[in-house]
Amino acid sequence: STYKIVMVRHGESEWNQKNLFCGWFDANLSPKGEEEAVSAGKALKEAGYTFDVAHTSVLTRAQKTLGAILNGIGQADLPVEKSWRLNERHYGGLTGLNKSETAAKYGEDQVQIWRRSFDIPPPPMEADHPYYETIVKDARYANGPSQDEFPKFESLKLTIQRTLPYWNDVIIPQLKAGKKIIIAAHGNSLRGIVKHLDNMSDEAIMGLNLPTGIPFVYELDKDFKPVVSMKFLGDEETVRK
Ligand SMILES: O=C1c2ccccc2C(=O)c2c1cc(NS(=O)(=O)c1ccccc1O)c(O)c2O
Repeated sequence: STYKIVMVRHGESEWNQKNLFCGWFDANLSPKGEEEAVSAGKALKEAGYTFDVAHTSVLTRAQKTLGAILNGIGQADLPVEKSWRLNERHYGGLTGLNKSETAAKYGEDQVQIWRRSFDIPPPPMEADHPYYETIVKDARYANGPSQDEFPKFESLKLTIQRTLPYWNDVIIPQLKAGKKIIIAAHGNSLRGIVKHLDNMSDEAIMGLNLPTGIPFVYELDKDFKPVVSMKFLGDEETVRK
């Protein structure tokens, strides 16, 4: 193939563990998530991968996953580019809620509507939200989005719409320049890239839940069309589950 690119969803976070909507809250990796990141590095080392540049979000859980991987393959000094465009979907006012709190506050029917929808957003994160200040005022957003573009919520559609410009304007030119790239990001931002590459329907991408901490490879032809889609790396046991 003309191009190869590796992508990986960050390991389990402390909020995933507690089944809380995390989104743009900067949760850390859980111990299990740390282990997943280390084994992702081992899998890439086993397969003999090295990179010229890495891309990740501005969120710690993805950055730490990437760090563990780069350490694992002996490339701790690799240049890393960080962007809010690779962030997880912003769950708005649901940020920090668990399953029962969400159902109690909005009702099971509304939860089922949200679960199944591509373009219906969650309620906005208003200024009185417990995590509003922590997130909106965080210095990690100094390079964007601007305060007036700062999302208060995102549907999956909106998430994909702000991730794809990064793929088209940053990743593609680097692939064209012959760079070997790894992207460590989040379930929904990676969904946006995968949906675009494999030209998947809205329903199909909503049915795709990428596993945490298992790297996957896309091999692309000269027109960036996949000749190999989502080839997972790792020992049989890990990949099989
Ligand atoms: O409520 C939502 C939801 C609301 C607004 C936008 C997107 C989603 C969404 O994507 C979603 C939801 C619930 C569940 N399952 S759950 O109802 O068991 C659930 C609720 C709350 C926290 C974690 C849980 O696992 C999912 O698996 C989802 O993918």
